[in-house]
Amino acid sequence: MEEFHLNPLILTALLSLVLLWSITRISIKSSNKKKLPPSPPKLPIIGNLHQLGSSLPHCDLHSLAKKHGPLMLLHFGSVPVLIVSSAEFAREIMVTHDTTFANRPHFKAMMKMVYGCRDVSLSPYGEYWRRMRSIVVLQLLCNKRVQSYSTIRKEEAACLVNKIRESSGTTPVDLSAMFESFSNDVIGRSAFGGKLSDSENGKNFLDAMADLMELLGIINIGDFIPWLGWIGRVNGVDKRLDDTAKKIDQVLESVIQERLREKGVKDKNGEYFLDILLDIYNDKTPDVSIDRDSLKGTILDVFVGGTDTISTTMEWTMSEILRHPTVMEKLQHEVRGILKQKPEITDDDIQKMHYLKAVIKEAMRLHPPLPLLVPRLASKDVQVKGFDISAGTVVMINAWAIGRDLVSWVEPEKFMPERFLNSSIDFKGLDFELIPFGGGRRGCPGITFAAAGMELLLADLVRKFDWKLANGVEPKDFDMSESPGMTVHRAVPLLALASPSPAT
Ligand code: HEM
Repeated sequence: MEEFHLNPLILTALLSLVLLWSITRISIKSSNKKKLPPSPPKLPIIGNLHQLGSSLPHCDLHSLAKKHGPLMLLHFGSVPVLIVSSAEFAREIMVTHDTTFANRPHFKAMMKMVYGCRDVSLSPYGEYWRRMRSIVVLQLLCNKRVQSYSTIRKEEAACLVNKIRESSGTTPVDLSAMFESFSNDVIGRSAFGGKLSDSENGKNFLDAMADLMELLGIINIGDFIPWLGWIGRVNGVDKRLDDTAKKIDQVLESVIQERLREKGVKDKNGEYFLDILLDIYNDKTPDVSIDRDSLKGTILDVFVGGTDTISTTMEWTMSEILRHPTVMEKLQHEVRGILKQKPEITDDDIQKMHYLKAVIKEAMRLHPPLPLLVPRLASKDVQVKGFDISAGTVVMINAWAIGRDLVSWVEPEKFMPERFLNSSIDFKGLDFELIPFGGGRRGCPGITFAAAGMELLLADLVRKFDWKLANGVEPKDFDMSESPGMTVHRAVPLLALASPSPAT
């Protein structure tokens, strides 16, 4: 048989081709390989969930970010979760790639509680959300409307001051409980025109709201490891979700039906959130009207978004000034100097209180009520500063860590309202080192409403009373621990001694 001899030239050409093909394959492969953000090592099935062990996830994530950087990719079970811990990366999410990250993930508790996410805060980014958001921004929470509720704020602040007067002197007052009723009553009256604590129905609603806040703070394992979804049925969480959602719906339905009956007779003037929403619900114009679930979801948003957050901010602000007596003195000096003998505080007075505003900003820097804000979701694959992020990644922005970032703040652990006096930094969502209200197109629409109530109440409290920590506790020994949950309250109630100021 004739031997087969390959021409050396042809052999070299063939070998070169094979080599070129391999090199091209390798380079295509490596360009397909994604550049992911740094990740701590994870375990099979649970991913990084075991690293959130302390019950205060914002603290655990802050510690992890110190090791792995301000943009980290974690896995909660099978769900990729991007953790953002610097102002620079928060700006990337909320400005540079705002539309990509304008979606929200839909966890089981949210779907069950908030009418399948037909509200504003959880609805998917798109036309429906845009319509609902414009109702909230333009009709419920615009400046004019917020101003129109000033009597409610003043009356509720006066009511709290009276309660403190009754128990002041030697008996400590429970400011945590008082701030909770203040925010419930201001929101309740703005939403329905009456205090919820005055009726049986209202009290049921407040109880159910407390359950709802607790349930929203529980990590539901089935959201992250779908085949373990049955655990919710066994440990009773699913039943609690169903019962609470039913209770809230019953109250909202009965309030709506009563209002619809009254409206036929009295023709109310559309002053409160519910009346405004009912007018839109009754409007039969296509693309204007909203359905019943959207109406109820939006009312719920106002309560979930506005009650706990306002009372928590007040709790932390008073805690900080009680343990910093020089700040308290400086604040009282400013407020009393501006108000002198005036019987009432006006919006113009508040605008002159620069130190008061600085105190609230400083408290929100160190204690954002929602330390991880409200989660976002990547709608498509995107590159963030060279890192590849896949569609479907949940995004958590650690506002608590950002408020303590040495890159943005000098001596971040210190409570120093003075840092804001000659600074234009505000919490309106444009300065990413201070984002307790989030930012970008899904940023909080309730900032003006919240700030108006908190500023007025704080001014009233430091004007009318001199304050001390209860039970002889020294400022340096004062317990500032946090309790777990979606909104992070004080772990122990804030007790303080108030003595009426001789000047008022
Ligand atoms: C101290 C008080 C408050 C704090 C700290 C706060 C914080 C927040 C945060 C962090 C978000 C998510 C922002 C983002 O994703 O970038 C948010 C959204 C929202 N907040 Fe607030 N909030 C407060 C008061 C209020 C009030 C008083 C209302 C209504 C009366 C309200 C209604 C809403 C709504 C409807 C959204 C959803 C916006 C959307 O997804 O388009 N909030 N809030």
